[in-house]
Amino acid sequence: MSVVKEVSKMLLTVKDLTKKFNHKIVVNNINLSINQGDLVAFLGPNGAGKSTTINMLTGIIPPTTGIIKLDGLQPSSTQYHQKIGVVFQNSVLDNELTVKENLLSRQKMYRNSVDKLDDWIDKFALQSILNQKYGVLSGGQKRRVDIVRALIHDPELLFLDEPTTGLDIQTRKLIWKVLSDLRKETKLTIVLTTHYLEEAELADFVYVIDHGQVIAADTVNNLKQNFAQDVLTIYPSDMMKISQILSDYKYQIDGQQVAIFVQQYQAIDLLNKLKPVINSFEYRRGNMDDIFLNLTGKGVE
Ligand SMILES: Nc1ncnc2c1ncn2[C@@H]1O[C@H](COP(=O)(O)OP(=O)(O)OP(=O)(O)O)[C@@H](O)[C@H]1O
Repeated sequence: MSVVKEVSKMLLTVKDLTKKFNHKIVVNNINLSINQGDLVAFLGPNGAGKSTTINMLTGIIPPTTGIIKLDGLQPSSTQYHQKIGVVFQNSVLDNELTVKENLLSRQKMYRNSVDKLDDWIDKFALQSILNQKYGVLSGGQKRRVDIVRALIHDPELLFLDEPTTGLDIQTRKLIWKVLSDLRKETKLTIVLTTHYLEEAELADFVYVIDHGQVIAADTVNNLKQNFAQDVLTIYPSDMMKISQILSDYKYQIDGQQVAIFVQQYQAIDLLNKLKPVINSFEYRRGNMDDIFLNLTGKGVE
């Protein structure tokens, strides 16, 4: 029996997107193709142009040039806005209203919205703060309310602009657990900007952005393979014998240590061969930081 692989639908396409502020190019000719159901990360340092890109994709600011299409719709149309939810870096809720009042007033804006509010309140653990004014909440509490606000009309595509910056690890975990459950239950597509490498690692596809340009666009695995190799570092006791054993491997000698670019499982076999001629070793998996460093010569932060 042949297995038919489900082909993902293209949800959002962006062609030659550029934004200039007073002649300064902040987003420079960006192209994006985002499939339905994917989690896509924009990874880049401060000022790379991530928020400006999100602001254009959410229709908050117009592009200088370029085309944005979501299921054939443009950001100027009402239907486009029905299909998206946005969590901004800075909250847009009313500090003087309670959590409940804020969420109910948001819900009223969408006449056709499916009533899942109680479910969201439950999932994001908002029950105990429903009657508190939004303005007095902690950063983590506010963020959970912001996400529920963005989900209230059951969007197809959720934009998260640095959703967990400054939040504690428990809140980050809760948010990602709920969002990942949601992705499994529905075909929710998520586009997120982040500085956190471990968040970018959750993504199906990553756009690495620097100086307003996409400098790499690939899956996490491919990016790692190309720009963040796993490294076995050995400290040899007999350097002469090392080069014979390593004849089939890619390696670099740096003083008394040798860095060998080898994947985890091959490393086990190799270490067995090297055992008699080394004093010690370290093994380090390639990570998103290496990717950024190799692509730009600098770290993400
Ligand atoms: N309204 C504006 N007018 C002029 N310059 C702007 C405006 N908005 C953003 N910029 C500039 O555009 C550049 C990109 O900013 P943007 O906020 O998009 O970057 P970012 O990648 O989201 O950074 P961060 O991670 O710090 O949020 C910065 O140099 C910023 O100063």
